[in-house]
Amino acid sequence: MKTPVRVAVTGAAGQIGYALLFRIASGEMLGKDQPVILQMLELPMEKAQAALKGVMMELEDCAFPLLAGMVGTDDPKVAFKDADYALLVGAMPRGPGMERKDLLLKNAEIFTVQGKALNDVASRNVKVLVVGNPANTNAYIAMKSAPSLPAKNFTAMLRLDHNRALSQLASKAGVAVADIEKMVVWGNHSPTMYPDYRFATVNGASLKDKINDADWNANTFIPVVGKRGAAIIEARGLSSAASAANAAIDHMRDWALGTNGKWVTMGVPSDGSYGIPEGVMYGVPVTCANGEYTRIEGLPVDDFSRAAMDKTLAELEEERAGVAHLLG
Ligand SMILES: NC(=O)C1=CN([C@@H]2O[C@H](COP(=O)(O)OP(=O)(O)OC[C@H]3O[C@@H](n4cnc5c(N)ncnc54)[C@H](O)[C@@H]3O)[C@@H](O)[C@H]2O)C=CC1
Ligand SMILES: O=C([O-])CC(=O)C(=O)O
Repeated sequence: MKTPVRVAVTGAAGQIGYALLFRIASGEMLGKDQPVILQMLELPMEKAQAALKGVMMELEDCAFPLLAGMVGTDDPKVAFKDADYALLVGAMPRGPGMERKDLLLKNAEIFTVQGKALNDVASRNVKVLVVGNPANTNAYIAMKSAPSLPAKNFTAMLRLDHNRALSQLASKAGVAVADIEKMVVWGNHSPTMYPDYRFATVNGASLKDKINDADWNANTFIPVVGKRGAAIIEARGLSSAASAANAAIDHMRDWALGTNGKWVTMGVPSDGSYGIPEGVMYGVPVTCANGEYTRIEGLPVDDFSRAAMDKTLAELEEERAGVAHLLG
């Protein structure tokens, strides 16, 4: 049996937490031979702590063989202590009358505190995934608040967008999702993201050639993927939770266990390639092996793509400017 690893999850009593924790404890994220200790963070409010207690009771009742321990807390330094993996799901949701800017500032406070706590107490190899919105900028804030951890350890979740794009493409082209390779989503997890299937293949043949419909790409595919989150809220009255949890599992599993050469999308601090300034937390194609991600470099960028990639970059730069004064 392997030594247990510590997995911190924030917002553990929320919707995504409820769809996520049981799958982590059953081995779907890190493998069926990897015991885990769950370290769950919730707000100090009585209601949140009571709900967390209930979730922990249910985890107990599953008698998961891989669940080697549990901690429930309202203290980030307890939740992140020696954490090998940290899934930052908890965030302030947008309330009535709240502007995007207000949301950004409220969350900046949360992710500054959590970034500092990770910096102080987490494993030096901790792999951090930020799910809570605005995910890219929250990940950027956490990274900047944790100067003694490597910047590459901080990532933002674009995987739900990646998976949404795969399903839309599979349905349009009449192919199996599993047969599509080399799909990319560039930029911010927001409606400005740019899902890009120029390089995608199905059983080795070009998917773009097979679909051959530039109008569908620009006027259906890109907006449908970009606005899918809003469409789910409209339909369910609540934002995506099971699919978001599923994407978080995919992201962490691939990062930890590798992709066997398959491209996946991760929001990672830019290395300056593709004209994206260094440090910006931007969705790019990567492969993963041996617990590390490697960018796919050198892809051609045509005029349409340049404009789309710059648009989502401009939004990220605006978000970054909006929180710069908090980061010292
Ligand atoms: N990146 C992505 O693709 C996606 C991101 N999201 C985002 O994920 C976040 C969570 O979504 P849900 O679980 O549906 O929300 P939720 O409101 O059901 O749960 C969030 C939980 O986080 C807790 N929380 C809030 N601030 C916290 C803090 N500072 N420390 C610890 N816990 C805290 C709350 O008490 C609540 O239980 C939201 O920001 C949502 O917009 C949702 C879907 C996809
Ligand atoms: O749109 C939202 O608020 C939730 C989200 O991030 C998504 O479903 O992509």
